[in-house]
Amino acid sequence: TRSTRPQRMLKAVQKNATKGNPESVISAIDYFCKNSEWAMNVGDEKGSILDSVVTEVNPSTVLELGTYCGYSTVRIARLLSPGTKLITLEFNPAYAAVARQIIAYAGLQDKVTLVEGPSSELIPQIKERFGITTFDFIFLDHWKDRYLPDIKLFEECGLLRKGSVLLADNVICPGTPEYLEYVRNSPHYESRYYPAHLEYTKVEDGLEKSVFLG
Ligand SMILES: O=C(NC/C=C/[C@H]1O[C@@H](Sc2ccncc2)[C@H](O)[C@@H]1O)c1cc([N+](=O)[O-])cc(O)c1O
Ligand SMILES: [Mg+2]
Repeated sequence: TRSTRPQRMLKAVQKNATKGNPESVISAIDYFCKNSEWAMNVGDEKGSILDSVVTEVNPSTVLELGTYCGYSTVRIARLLSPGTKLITLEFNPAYAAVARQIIAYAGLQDKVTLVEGPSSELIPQIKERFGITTFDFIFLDHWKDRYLPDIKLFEECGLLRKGSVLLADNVICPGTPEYLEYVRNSPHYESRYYPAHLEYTKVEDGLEKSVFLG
């Protein structure tokens, strides 16, 4: 049967990237998406903004919602201080299987814990399963209608502290209007929009950075 797009993306990484070199894995995926098949990775333009926010926060505890093929997982993990790990949640087992191989190809498997399942179920389990008290940095890139319920879940589960940074992809395209309205109007967040474009296109999109104020 025909391969899937994630499987073809993995093949492109294995063919064009250097094992253990995260930069080459990122470049190989971006090249594949620009020249072969578009895919919903955060991409190079928004990825550079992600890099700058991660570098600025220099987090000790990191959560990613929506692993997909692991592109942003690799972008984030390559910037983490030694000994720091990130947890990434993925619902689709086929995507998770490809992501594990791409993360391993980049040599970052020891910095990543990929957990399969829906964020709605996994978020309440995090404290107990992973010994985390609060997250310094959270990247939201999963189902767009889950951004708002999941940020409320973070609050309810006590997973945020004064200064926790949430960075959300696709706040314009496909769009997360309810989430944007919430973080921009809540007295508990200081929010800022980073304009960019939808990965590998000229369509407007951007990232919303929201700092929890307690
Ligand atoms: O739909 C998009 N992203 C949804 C991503 C969803 C990812 O997260 C889990 S769902 C999940 C994971 C964890 N917990 C609950 C659910 C899916 O299996 C997928 O791996 C999207 C779409 C476009 N686009 O242009 O159409 C552009 C983008 O940048 C996007 O991110
Ligand atoms: Mg996205």
